[in-house]
Amino acid sequence: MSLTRLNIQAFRNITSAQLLTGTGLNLIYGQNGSGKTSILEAIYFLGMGRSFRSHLSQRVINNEDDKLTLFATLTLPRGESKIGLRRFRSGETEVKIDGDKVKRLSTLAETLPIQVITPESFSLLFEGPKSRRQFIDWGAFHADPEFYGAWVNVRRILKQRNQLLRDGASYTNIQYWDREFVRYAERVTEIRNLYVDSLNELLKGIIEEFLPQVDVKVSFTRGWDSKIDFALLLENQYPRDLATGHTVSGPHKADLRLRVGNLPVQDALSRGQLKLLVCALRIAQGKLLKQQIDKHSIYLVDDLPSELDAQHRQLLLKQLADTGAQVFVTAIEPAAIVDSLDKPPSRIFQVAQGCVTVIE
Ligand SMILES: Nc1ncnc2c1ncn2[C@@H]1O[C@H](COP(=O)(O)OP(=O)(O)OP(=O)(O)O)[C@@H](O)[C@H]1O
Repeated sequence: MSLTRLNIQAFRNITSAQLLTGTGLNLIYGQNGSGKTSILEAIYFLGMGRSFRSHLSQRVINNEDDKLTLFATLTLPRGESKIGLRRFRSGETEVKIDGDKVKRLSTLAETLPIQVITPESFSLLFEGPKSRRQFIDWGAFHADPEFYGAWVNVRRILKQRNQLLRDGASYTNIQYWDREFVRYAERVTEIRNLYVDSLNELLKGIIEEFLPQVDVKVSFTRGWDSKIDFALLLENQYPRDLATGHTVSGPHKADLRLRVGNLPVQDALSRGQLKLLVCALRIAQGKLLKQQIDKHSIYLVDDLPSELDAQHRQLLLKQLADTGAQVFVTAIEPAAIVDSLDKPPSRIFQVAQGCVTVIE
């Protein structure tokens, strides 16, 4: 799958642009503040209905406009597909796939699986478990069609359960919700666990190439002690949950543990090595998606050269090319990318003050 045409209107500093994109590597270069990241962000917005930079979607609408419009033509194995998204300053979003209105944004994500690698990608390893959970759930969502429904139910019941705890409900009242909660929590956990197992198999080879001297171990923790029956645990933990006003253990506390020996990776690796590890994780996800559901991801790599030496830049670009996926890479100087490639990029775009020009 690849994006063949992208139209951007009133997105950040890009008032209007049309990009005829290549199937392989698309290089986007320009000065600081020119609008390179905004192009990646626009593709992400089209696939996810939100930004990877700001949780406030209104901020991406051009300051002079009251709505943004994104439109793309995709080439899929079954033929061409057209995706359109319009976001209004009022907060309303309209999405169309092949002319039909789409209500759920998850339909967009299914159509356009996107992987992002930015200088902020370290957050996957450093921040709390939320971003690592999102990483697992991206894969679980695409790998198993049951995942999304089970996950939505876990969130819904957890919200109700926590409200009951804050209201001081008796365990008898809570137990009614727990039966369903346990069922969906176990399903979500089972899919997540299977997903991390499959990912680990692919990840080993990629990590060996990126970080040959380092023995990184990646494991899944479900959010409660796996030796204890979850229903029983919820019952036993009721007094503690009641005291804190929320459910202390469960799938909402799941995590991905990344270690070198006994140390968390952030204490054992350099910044460049951490960046390579994040890239390895993302590349493994893309490769696994292709294996599992025969779908390519689209890779958005912002400021690829930063913090990587020439040899690792080359290795990363080779690994990205090996995925067979369409890749969008930004850099300030085009040579930083072109010099690290075996063959020229499929397309090169220059961005200056929000205007996009195709160079090759
Ligand atoms: N809503 C908006 N309306 C108009 N301009 C905006 C809006 N939001 C951000 N900008 C501007 O858009 C410009 C493009 O930013 P962007 O982050 O895409 O640049 P970049 O080329 O990736 O820069 P860098 O190399 O520094 O990362 C910035 O100058 C920013 O001030």
